[in-house]
Amino acid sequence: MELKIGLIQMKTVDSKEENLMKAEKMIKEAVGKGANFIVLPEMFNCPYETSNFIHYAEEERGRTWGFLAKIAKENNIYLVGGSIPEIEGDKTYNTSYVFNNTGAQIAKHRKIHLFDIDVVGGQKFKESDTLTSGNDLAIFVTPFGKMAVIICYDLRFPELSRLLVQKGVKLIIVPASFNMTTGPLHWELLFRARAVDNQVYMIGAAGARNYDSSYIGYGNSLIVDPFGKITDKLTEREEILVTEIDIAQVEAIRNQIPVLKHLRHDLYELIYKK
Ligand SMILES: NC(=O)CCC(=O)C(=O)O
Repeated sequence: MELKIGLIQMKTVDSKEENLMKAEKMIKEAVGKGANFIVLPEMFNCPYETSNFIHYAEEERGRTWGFLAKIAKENNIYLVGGSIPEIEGDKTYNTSYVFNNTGAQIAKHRKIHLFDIDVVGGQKFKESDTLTSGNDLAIFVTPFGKMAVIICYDLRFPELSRLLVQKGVKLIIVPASFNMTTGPLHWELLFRARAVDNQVYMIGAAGARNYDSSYIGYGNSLIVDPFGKITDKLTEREEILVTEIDIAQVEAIRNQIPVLKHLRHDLYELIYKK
């Protein structure tokens, strides 16, 4: 089966129901263009603001989870549900759920690295004010190949992507929301670096830029191939991207430049401690 990815670069507003309706409309548009694997952005049902997370948070199998499962089944698609605030007990997480085309959940990622930054004269944000970090890898198998999800700031940690690749992942999906301080300088650089380091496809699904929001997202959803080339990219506006991906390119590039075989495990090692 061919992998036809659809990225949904949507604008998030201060109404969960409106966000779900918008997501559904844009997903249907992507399905109409042949997408069979769709990715939503980080915090797609909730404006990206620390004080919102607790109010929008849901337990697993809640309103948004059910909505995503139903859409995946009805449209016969694989669906990476961006991320949403998830509550369990007294803790809230930034969580991505992944569904297969029967609507069954096949993976779940709780953002491992919380986005706490304070750039002089630029972006400040402190997810840890209201969120707790996750501790697990989210690897899943599809008819298209082995994939994984990480969330936004997780992209900055090369060890995490390398760990996923050591476990056989060929495509890393990143629901994200970079900002106007770091986005212009780091967004493409980080995606291309992870792709080249690991010879994997890197998929970034961002929210559309919203100048009315307290956190102004960078947009620019993109696809980077295992050679490090940006093959597809959106602007900052609300739009979708649908494109075919040839996952066999991963092996082709690895055979031509076999860096992963040239690792000196006798000198250094990356260890997963779980
Ligand atoms: N939502 C996030 O994790 C933002 C990450 C980001 O903008 C960065 O520069 O890193």
